[in-house]
Amino acid sequence: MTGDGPAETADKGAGRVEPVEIDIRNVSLSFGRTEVLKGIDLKIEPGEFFAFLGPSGSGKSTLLRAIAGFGPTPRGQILLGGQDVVGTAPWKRNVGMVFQSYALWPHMTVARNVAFGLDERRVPKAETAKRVSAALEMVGMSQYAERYPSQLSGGQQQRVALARTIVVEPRVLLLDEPLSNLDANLRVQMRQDLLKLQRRLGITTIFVTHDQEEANTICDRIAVMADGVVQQVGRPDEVYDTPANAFVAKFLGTANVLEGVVEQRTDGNAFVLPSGIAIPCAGDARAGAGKLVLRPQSISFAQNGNGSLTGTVQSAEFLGGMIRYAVEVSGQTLLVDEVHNRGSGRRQAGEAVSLDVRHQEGVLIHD
Ligand SMILES: Nc1ncnc2c1ncn2[C@@H]1O[C@H](COP(=O)(O)OP(=O)(O)OP(=O)(O)O)[C@@H](O)[C@H]1O
Repeated sequence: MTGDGPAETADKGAGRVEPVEIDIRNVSLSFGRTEVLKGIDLKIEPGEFFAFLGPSGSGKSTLLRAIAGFGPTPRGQILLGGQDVVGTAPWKRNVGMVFQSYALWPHMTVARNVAFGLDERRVPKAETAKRVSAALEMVGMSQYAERYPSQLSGGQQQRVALARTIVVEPRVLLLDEPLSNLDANLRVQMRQDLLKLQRRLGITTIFVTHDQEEANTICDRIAVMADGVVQQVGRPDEVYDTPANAFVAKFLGTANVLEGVVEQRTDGNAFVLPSGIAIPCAGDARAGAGKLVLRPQSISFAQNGNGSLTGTVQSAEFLGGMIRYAVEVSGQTLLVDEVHNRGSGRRQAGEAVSLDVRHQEGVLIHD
């Protein structure tokens, strides 16, 4: 750990701001002829820690930058606290943005870097000193105030970048992959520190990431994006448990997406695989072609060979606490997780197996 983490003590200036709502209405944006944001509608609640989650090129950064006022002017409306900021210059929006690259001034000390925005706003010296010291305390960097950026680790530099952003008390905090330059252990530590800081400031925050674990662990809600379109919005567990489509199911964790047909039967609905094997399915499923999403942990090996599916082990992957098997079931490959116990043997490729499906955990989708 390279810093002391955000302080838990009383505020001395870089305090809570009145949280505002971010309301994105039908926002579209093109680079030349390529439309990279396609009619985005999103409402982010005051004080919420929200993530834009999606693969590279899905439009996350472009949307974040549009909120900050960078890049081409989008079509649609972006309301911050009820006020449409589209067309307003970035420096008049009062939003704070932290980038993947910390972009600190190399010739200035940490304290001068943090004071920079206040100097620009001609804040009196005594107040600047008080606010800089409060901001550095919040990110656990007080003792590094007189160092230069080159004398700090990546994690420490990122804390300074955060202090520099929050010191001007922005209305919203926009974080563009702020942890991606840090090593794995530090990322895990920093995300908890970031969460504490966000809660303490109470500031509406958007966090852009392609890392689902990062979004799931710290954000209240996530918007999963692909191809410039919001695919689904919800709490991380909600989106994981009830993905709206196959893309979301596969992007959040590992998923089996089976092709088949939903049939309405007298004893309830069934999802029928091409082989004719039927898996009961919950809910008011629409009849016709569909897909069934099953997580690998919703399938298990039947002990006495009388499970609802039979198949053949293709391969096994050791994941530490789990072994993930690929099992061929009537022409489709199913991933099945089994808890790994020390000393327990491993199923071999070619072995015939019988599977139980916790079908109530399956989710039917029609895309
Ligand atoms: N200045 C630009 N000029 C032209 N195309 C651009 C520009 N900036 C981004 N794009 C394109 O817009 C699309 C969305 O890019 P964006 O950076 O928003 O994606 P992202 O989801 O944030 O991806 P990443 O995680 O890689 O940053 C991509 O296809 C990208 O190539």
